[in-house]
Amino acid sequence: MQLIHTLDPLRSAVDALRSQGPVALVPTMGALHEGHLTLVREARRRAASVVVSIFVNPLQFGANEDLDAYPRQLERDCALLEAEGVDLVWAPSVEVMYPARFATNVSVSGVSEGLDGAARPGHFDGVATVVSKLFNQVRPDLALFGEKDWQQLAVIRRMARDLDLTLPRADAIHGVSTVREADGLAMSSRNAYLTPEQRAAAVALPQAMRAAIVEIESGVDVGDALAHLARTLLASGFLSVDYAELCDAADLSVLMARGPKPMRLLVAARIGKARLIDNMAVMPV
Ligand SMILES: Nc1ncnc2c1ncn2[C@@H]1O[C@H](COP(=O)(O)OP(=O)(O)OP(=O)(O)O)[C@@H](O)[C@H]1O
Ligand SMILES: CC(C)(CO)[C@@H](O)C(=O)[O-]
Ligand code: BAL
Repeated sequence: MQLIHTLDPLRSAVDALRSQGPVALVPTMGALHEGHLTLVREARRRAASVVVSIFVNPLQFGANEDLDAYPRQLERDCALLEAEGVDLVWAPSVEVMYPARFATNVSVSGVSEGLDGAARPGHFDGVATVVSKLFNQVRPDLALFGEKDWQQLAVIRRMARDLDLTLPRADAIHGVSTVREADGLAMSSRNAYLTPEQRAAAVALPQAMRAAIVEIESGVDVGDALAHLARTLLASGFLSVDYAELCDAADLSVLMARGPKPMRLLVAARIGKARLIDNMAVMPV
């Protein structure tokens, strides 16, 4: 496995991989867990070579967010990726990704505006900018992202279509189902911020979401079900609920009632030092 930090060696190494068949890219911010490794395994099934990027992207963190605290453990991450048969790890520095006088911003309107877009102003511009750079740097045949970040996946799909990013395959932007801990909590690098007590309390998030989905699917008023969900989280040790919304699964517009199209329940809530997000499918009427 090659570990590469600068652009020219990256381009030669990826050209060599490309000559052996399709190349898959798995973009990450490191601090890898089973969720990331599941993306890597899926990438190996779908392509001849796998490139994993590890870059904690300052552009997608707000001024008061956890950029400095975000876990960085490149050596451990590389050992995990080597064991998974990854071909190349692309780990640029901030200076390589954003050289002096960098001045371009990729902004996707509509799908990026509500939910995390509203709670984290500028976040999805940062994600869209770095992901478009990663696509241009690696020029993969396909790229894999987790459904845990459902809105991010929708933003990246929109961006790839709108900018004619030349990812050649039909499955070019491939979403992978959320990988969960045994008790149902979605795996996330930020779970590491939780104390054992907070970690135990955090299971209320997927549990309360499932309960809300049962209510919505059995005809309870959506507003009432979401208010019940928020009250349950606050009573279980969560400090605040940034949002809890029933949305159209594709364009993420907020829904007041269950409808005939695929829907998603999306929640972001704070516990201890962590802000956790999760989303689940809701059966159409
Ligand atoms: N539990 C999970 N299941 C499936 N995919 C996941 C999971 N967690 C993260 N991913 C995906 O891995 C990729 C890299 O995510 P990232 O490095 O931000 O990890 P993370 O655990 O989501 O971290 P964070 O705590 O910042 O949310 C993204 O496409 C993300 O959706
Ligand atoms: C896609 C991504 C790697 C861009 O920095 C990040 O948002 C993430 O890890 O989900
Ligand atoms: N997994 C999404 C990256 C972020 O929260 O910044």
